[in-house]
Amino acid sequence: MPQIILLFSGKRKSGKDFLTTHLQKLLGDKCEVLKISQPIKSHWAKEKNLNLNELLGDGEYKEQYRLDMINWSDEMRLQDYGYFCRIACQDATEKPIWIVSDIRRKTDIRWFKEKYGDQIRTIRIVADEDTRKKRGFQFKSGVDDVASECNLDDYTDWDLVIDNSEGKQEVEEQLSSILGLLSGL
Ligand SMILES: Nc1ncnc2c1ncn2[C@@H]1O[C@H](COP(=O)(O)OP(=O)(O)OP(=O)(O)O)[C@@H](O)[C@H]1O
Repeated sequence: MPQIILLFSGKRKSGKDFLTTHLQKLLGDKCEVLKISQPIKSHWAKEKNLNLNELLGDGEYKEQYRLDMINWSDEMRLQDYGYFCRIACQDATEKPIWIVSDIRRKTDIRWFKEKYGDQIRTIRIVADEDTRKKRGFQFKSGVDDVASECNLDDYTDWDLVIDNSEGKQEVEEQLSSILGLLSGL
């Protein structure tokens, strides 16, 4: 059972993978990175004979399949909102800190709260649109205007908001604010 679970959310190309990878390097053996999208991508890779590592990476490959994966996973969530959260946690190893790098829905937060209560900390990564575009964002209808991208836009109860726009915070500063959420550990 982890002592603290950091739930990261942010829009496409806001820097979720970037920051959680840096954090993982800093925390080393004390942490485990979980991705809610992992079981979705595993299923998709098996079903369609695709390269799972490419699907999990931050390259262009996954973008070709994003829409289909969103639609399939939404159908699964309708039947059971915790379905993918549960699998991601089942597959995780015993570490004091879990980093969940891709929270996308209020129901994801709800599931973690119901299961782990006070152990969770929520972090929203934001970046302005120009920055996101420079980092590869291109608006896509059916992807950027649906729940998987927008459901947490009006959520305000974050423990920490990090501005990852170009020219704002240095990564060291961002990481130290995240470490502040781990005090008492
Ligand atoms: N602070 C930063 N400085 C420099 N490059 C950054 C920074 N943040 C993110 N990037 C780069 O921007 C790109 C997009 O970031 P990243 O893949 O982390 O976004 P994401 O939120 O995980 O996106 P997606 O939702 O598409 O998976 C990556 O190439 C990443 O290396």
